[in-house]
Amino acid sequence: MKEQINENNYSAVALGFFDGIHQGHRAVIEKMIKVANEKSLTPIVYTFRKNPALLFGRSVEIITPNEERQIILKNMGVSKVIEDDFLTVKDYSPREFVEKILVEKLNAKEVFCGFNYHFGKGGVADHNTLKEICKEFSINVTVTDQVVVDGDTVSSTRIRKLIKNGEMEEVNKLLGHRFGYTSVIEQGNHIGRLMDTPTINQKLPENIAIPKFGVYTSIVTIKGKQYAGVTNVGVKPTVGNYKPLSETWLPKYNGPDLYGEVIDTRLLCFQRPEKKFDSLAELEKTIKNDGKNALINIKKYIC
Ligand SMILES: Cc1cc2nc3c(=O)[nH]c(=O)nc-3n(C[C@H](O)[C@H](O)[C@H](O)COP(=O)(O)O)c2cc1C
Ligand SMILES: Nc1ncnc2c1ncn2[C@@H]1O[C@H](COP(=O)(O)OP(=O)(O)O)[C@@H](O)[C@H]1O
Repeated sequence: MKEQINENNYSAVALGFFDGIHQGHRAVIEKMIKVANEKSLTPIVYTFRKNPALLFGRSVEIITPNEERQIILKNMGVSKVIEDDFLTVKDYSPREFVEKILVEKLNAKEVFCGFNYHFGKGGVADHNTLKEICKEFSINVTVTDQVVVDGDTVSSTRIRKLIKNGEMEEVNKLLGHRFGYTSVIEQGNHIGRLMDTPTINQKLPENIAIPKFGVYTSIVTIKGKQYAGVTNVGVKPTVGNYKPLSETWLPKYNGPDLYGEVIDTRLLCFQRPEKKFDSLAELEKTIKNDGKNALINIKKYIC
């Protein structure tokens, strides 16, 4: 039986992997939502669970884990985010993709993609072919031009490089929202509280693009409340070798322990590289100073 996801209504569909939901992605998706609202169509994003590039032997780190991608898209006004398995469409010809996915599965009337969208087996077809085939099914295709910021096209690849360089202000500018992660607070070695700087330990999401190791001014949301934070992303060489993790001290928090809470950490700007200290006393002094700097920096980001 054919799968039909949107049988009671026609849809407007944005096509792409949309890692990061950066400004370029937003331009495509916002157009889609506007037209969907004007024409009473269901606004749908059709995407994949895993980045198709992975199947072509490239290791691609993630900017936005799927759960966060879902939340951002829903908040933008998308009704359905379809995360298909790329393997199901990988070998479709361009015509099969249009027929099986856009027509039969999604009941599309309006389709939206970016200037560099490719589809069909081996990525043979571009937006011109998409327009031609869709025309036969009375589907209108809108192609969005590249969005340029600071002289270059905004792309997930550019943003991943900036994350690796710790250039968080530029990352957040190109994203149009703040880079970060939501995860549960885990137990560490309990050294933090001995130094009077207890730290929230969070695993980084699997496969995420890991920011340059070092200290960042951050905003942390715990049970709906925001706190100024100072976050070290790295392997804390002073106390031992670990998998990269995120550790945040909240200089203004002195409530109960937060182990087990799921919290959200957003990185705002880079303060200094991570380093190995000769003593815990030196580390403590530096972390306290990092906290002071973070409280000064944060004034730029909150009104
Ligand atoms: C703001 C901040 C800066 C940090 N900078 C470093 C650093 O430069 N080098 C390092 O080895 N560890 C650094 N750390 C990690 C500390 O080593 C770690 O928080 C401490 O060992 C306590 O960890 P635990 O209580 O989770 O075991 C930093 C932590 C924070 C919160
Ligand atoms: N101001 C604060 N900033 C960060 N965590 C705090 C703060 N006050 C209390 N905590 C709590 O202390 C815990 C961290 O203490 P710490 O000694 O660093 O232990 P761990 O090694 O398990 O991270 C955090 O999980 C959190 O629940």
